[in-house]
Amino acid sequence: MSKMTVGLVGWRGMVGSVLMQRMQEEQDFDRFEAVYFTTSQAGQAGPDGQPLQSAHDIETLKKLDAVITCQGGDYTQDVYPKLRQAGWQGYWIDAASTLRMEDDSIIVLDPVNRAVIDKGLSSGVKTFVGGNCTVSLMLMGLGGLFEHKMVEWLSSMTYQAASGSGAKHMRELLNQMGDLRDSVANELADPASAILDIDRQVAARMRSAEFPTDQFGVPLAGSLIPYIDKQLDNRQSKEEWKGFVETNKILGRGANPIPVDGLCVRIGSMRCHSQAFTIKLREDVPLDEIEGAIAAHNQWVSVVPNEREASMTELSPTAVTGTMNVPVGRLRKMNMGPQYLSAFSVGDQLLWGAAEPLRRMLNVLLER
Ligand SMILES: NC(=O)C1=CN([C@@H]2O[C@H](COP(=O)(O)OP(=O)(O)OC[C@H]3O[C@@H](n4cnc5c(N)ncnc54)[C@H](OP(=O)(O)O)[C@@H]3O)[C@@H](O)[C@H]2O)C=CC1
Ligand SMILES: N[C@@H](CC(=O)OP(=O)(O)O)C(=O)O
Repeated sequence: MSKMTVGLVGWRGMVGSVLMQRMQEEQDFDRFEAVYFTTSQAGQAGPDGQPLQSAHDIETLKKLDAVITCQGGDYTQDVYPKLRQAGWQGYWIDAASTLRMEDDSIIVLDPVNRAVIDKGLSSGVKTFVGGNCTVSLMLMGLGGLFEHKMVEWLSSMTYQAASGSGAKHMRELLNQMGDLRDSVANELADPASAILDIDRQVAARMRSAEFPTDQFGVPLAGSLIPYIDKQLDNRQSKEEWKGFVETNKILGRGANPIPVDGLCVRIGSMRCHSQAFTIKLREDVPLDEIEGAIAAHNQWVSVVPNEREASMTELSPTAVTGTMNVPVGRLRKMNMGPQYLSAFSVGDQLLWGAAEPLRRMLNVLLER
């Protein structure tokens, strides 16, 4: 059987680079013919030495069996309708949110919703979109609770990394950190200096017009940003809105959605999103059963004992960054009653939060 021809768009961006790295690690490139595209460097040599194709050239795109794009929502909005209108019947796999809530698309997270994906493929669905990073990471961590129908409702309070805003934002976070340190370097070097003087100078620096905030608009280092993405009419942020609609679409809940809500907050971590959950269980399930269900759901999730030392060392962005692991900890019944469960999870938002579900979706197609 001839190999599928797959167009790669957005492969040199931040998400695209993580995708490329994972595809190389898993030898995915042996299984299909890759064609590399660009929106800005057509004709230059691509990673395979061949000239890069224009990502806006519909005639070239039309020859592909599948497109996998990490180029962003503007690109999808521009090219996807033109390609479909031109009669293209291939598979479109996308990191951008643009098509996620369309009726003819599926949000892909196969360890959680492989059955939804398979049903969609059988019925002719051709558009597959990676979920919002916070949602995908929540479901990778707590998939076992949903699988066992334990969840009545869930509230997630997030601690989201700078990478969710993009590469320039990660740089700005580091520049802000360095700027603050530099602003009190002399005082820090002097053990006799007064900490409240240092604190006053740091606060003044953060509030000054010279502090680098071009990307975030406000300081993140030494602070936080309690709002992510656009403001909606109901006063939810768009990131918070995604929590409910995307979770239920991934789970295929249709007319019977599980309430999911919370506040999304940006903090100064690099590429790991963390989330603190309050979960109302449908029944008073014993904690060991809950832990068993979480741990058995997939090979990447693990339960961290709800102990100080283990939580500090195993349940942090520092421990998880750059790995596929999704640890879940701080599991305990809350004072509100035995049906109320707390949990905390951490995950790399560029891996399970962005690139990995796309890579795996391509493999689902390649295995058919
Ligand atoms: N950041 C995230 O956490 C997530 C992002 N996404 C989606 O993925 C999209 C892409 O995000 P992200 O990867 O962060 O975007 P990037 O800004 O890193 O890359 C996007 C594109 O910018 C172009 N580009 C221009 N200059 C450079 C350069 N110096 N180095 C690399 N690329 C360059 C490349 O296109 P070209 O080669 O054509 O010039 C590249 O594909 C987002 O818009 C979003 O829709 C989804 C989930 C999470
Ligand atoms: N909004 C996410 C990143 C992201 O790209 O999300 P989405 O794929 O839903 O647009 C964050 O800021 O952390």
